[in-house]
Amino acid sequence: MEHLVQVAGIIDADEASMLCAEGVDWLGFPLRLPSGKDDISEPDATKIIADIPPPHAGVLISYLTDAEEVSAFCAELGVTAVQLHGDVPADQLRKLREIHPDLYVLKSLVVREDNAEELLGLVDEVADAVDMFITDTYNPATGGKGATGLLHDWSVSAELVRRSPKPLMMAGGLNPDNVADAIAQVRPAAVDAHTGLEGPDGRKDRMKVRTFVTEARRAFGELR
Ligand SMILES: O=C(O)c1ccccc1N[C@@H]1O[C@H](COP(=O)(O)O)[C@@H](O)[C@H]1O
Repeated sequence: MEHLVQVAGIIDADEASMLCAEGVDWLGFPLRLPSGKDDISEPDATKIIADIPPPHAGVLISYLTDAEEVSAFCAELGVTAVQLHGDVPADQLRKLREIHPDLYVLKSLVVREDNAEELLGLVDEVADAVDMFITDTYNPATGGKGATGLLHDWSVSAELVRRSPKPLMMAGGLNPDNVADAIAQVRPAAVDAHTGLEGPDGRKDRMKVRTFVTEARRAFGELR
């Protein structure tokens, strides 16, 4: 899985078709968020996911930590990939692999001011049980771990890319203006954005998405 572009926070079917038409590979659906305020209902997400034309694909984004629950929810939604954004114990990641071996698992690495060593340790500990890692940025003001719109220290992401035997998707504050620099500096296998692609109405802005995809593809193409 190399050089993928993901966009997270799908709101409805129109947004999903626009993202596919603009060349986004994976569409992220954050569901069962701890806030209880999902942007889309589970039945609506299930229908949209069923209608996504391959090779585009829907990805569940979740804070669930129990392997059985993750597996059952993915089956219910009809997704073949899940982004686990919470503190999932290593034994649950291994169990998920056992009970749902064909599920593609992305594990988040949420970058804070001072946790680079901890994240490098996590990569060593669970790389065998996941298919890809995804960086994100912690917001110390709100405690937010996802869709914070904040950048983090890219030297940490670059170190994680070098350390990980599995591909790494880069996320956290990416937008059309910085995605090419991020790819050149960090050399990730994939990129992902949410808030940096929204317009003032909170929906994905088609021109921002188009520029993001174009810039990402150009920068991936320039990696030697
Ligand atoms: O997209 C969301 O709403 C979301 C909710 C909860 C956890 C993760 C979420 N998405 C992830 O947020 C980052 C990127 O966000 P941004 O570009 O900084 O706004 C990425 O990992 C999304 O997959």
